Formats: sequence, C-alpha cells, structure tokens
Amino acid sequence: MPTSALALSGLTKSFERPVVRGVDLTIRPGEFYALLGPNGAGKTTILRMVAGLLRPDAGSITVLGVDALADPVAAKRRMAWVSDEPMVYDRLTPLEYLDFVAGLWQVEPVRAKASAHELIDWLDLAPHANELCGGFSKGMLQKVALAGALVHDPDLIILDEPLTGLDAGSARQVKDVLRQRTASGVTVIMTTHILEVAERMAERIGVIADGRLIAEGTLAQLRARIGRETTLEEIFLDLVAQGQSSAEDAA
Ligand SMILES: Nc1ncnc2c1ncn2[C@@H]1O[C@H](COP(=O)(O)OP(=O)(O)OP(=O)(O)O)[C@@H](O)[C@H]1O
Repeated sequence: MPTSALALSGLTKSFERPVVRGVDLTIRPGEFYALLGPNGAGKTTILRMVAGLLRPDAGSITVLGVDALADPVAAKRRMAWVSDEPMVYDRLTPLEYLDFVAGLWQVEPVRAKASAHELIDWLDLAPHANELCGGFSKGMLQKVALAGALVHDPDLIILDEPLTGLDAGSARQVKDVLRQRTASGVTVIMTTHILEVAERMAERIGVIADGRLIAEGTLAQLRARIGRETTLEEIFLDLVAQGQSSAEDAA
C-alpha cells in the first residue's frame, strides 16, 4: 500500500507568466483535502496537471505510487476528475451516459449497472434517469458528471469547485457521496471557495496564493499559525495577506 495517495514535488507551470511555482504537497490515502486560494492563484492548474490534462514544466506527480508523468494511463485508471464545467452528452440519458463511461473503463457490466443505479439513487437523479441530459440544469449536469467520474470506483477523486451552483439539497447529496467514499478509504482533493465546506469536510486545508502553497494543516493548525481563535475566513485572509507580503519581500 503506497504511503501517499497523491504526492507533488516541485510542481511548476507557466503560461505567459509563472502560474504554479514549485508546489510540494502530500495527501494520505483516505484523506479529504481542500485547496483554497484567491481567484487566479493556480488551484485549477494544479489539479489539471494531476488529472493529466496539462503537462507540468517541471516537478513530479505520484498517484498511489504510480509516476503519473511516466505512466499517465495507469494513474488515470486510479483517479477521477470532475471539472467545474461538466461535460455530459446531451443526447444521452444519465443511465446511458454512465453505461458509456463504464464501458470506456471496461468495468464489468453487472458491477457497472449496480454502481450506476447506486450513484443515481444517492444523487437523487432517479426521477430523471431516463430523460435526455440535454434538458438538464447545470446542477443536474454536475451530479451526472460526478456519477460518471465515480462509476469506475476510483481511489483518488479530484474535484474543481464541485458545489458551485448546486442548491442546498444537491450540495448535501454530493457531500454525502464524497463522505461515504472517504469513509471507505478513497482520497478526495477539491478546490472550493465555500469556506464553510472546507471547514466542515476537509481534514486538512492547503492555501494557494500566487502559485505557491503558502500554508497547510488542520483548521486547528492554521488557527495556531495565525495565533488567535478565529474563523476560517479570517485565517484565509490573513494567510493570503502574509503570503503576498513575503512574495513582495522576496522580489
Ligand atoms: N490555458 C491557459 N492559458 C493561459 N493562461 C492560463 C491558462 N489556464 C490558466 N491560466 C492562467 O493561470 C492563472 C491561474 O489560473 P487557475 O485557473 O489555475 O486559478 P484558480 O486558482 O483555479 O482560480 P479560480 O479560483 O478563479 O478558479 C490565471 O491567471 C489564469 O488566467
């Protein structure tokens, strides 16, 4: 059993300018980890590199002991990627979409069917299971995309802003599905701007600012670093302000 579900070392990416600057990050198997950071901090870029959608300029990515840059297919088999812009085929129903995705992963048909029905029930999509996705709201599409990402039973789930745009009931269903998965040993890393979600769900929180991991730890550890009993919002704003001033000092 690998000691880490995800290990990033010196992860670096530039577009017109440096966007991810030497990020080191280790996540334990079964851990729920939230990445927080201001807009444009580089969170999505980090996750896209982990998911194999972008090639880093430098650094390494190890997914459950697999070198994801040397063997991306083996790494992708173990993980799921859920983008903040769900891509689901309009002309398929949720059940057809899940069947299609399970086929791509060569999931054994009986298991695929059971898994699809379980996910559809968990996410409260059963009343719409045979309707075309083309008529769905963004929130419903997000749930179908999540179900599609989980149908091959990944060990590492990577989610970019999975709760944005979901109503309270749908957000709870998604949170319940993720909790249920982590309880069975699956690892979750997600970005969120909803601090209350990070506070309630994540075991550890990493704060990204200007392409660097400027702080990480449990909520208690982050509080201790700020040196006072306060809300995650205050901690976050303090850490980002500190991160920005140390970057200016270094410049
Ligand atoms: N394909 C790309 N080409 C050029 N620049 C990019 C590309 N993708 C991201 N960027 C830039 O990289 C920076 C970091 O973007 P990224 O989406 O990783 O930030 P983020 O922390 O996820 O932000 P948000 O919270 O707003 O989603 C931004 O300045 C963005 O414009």
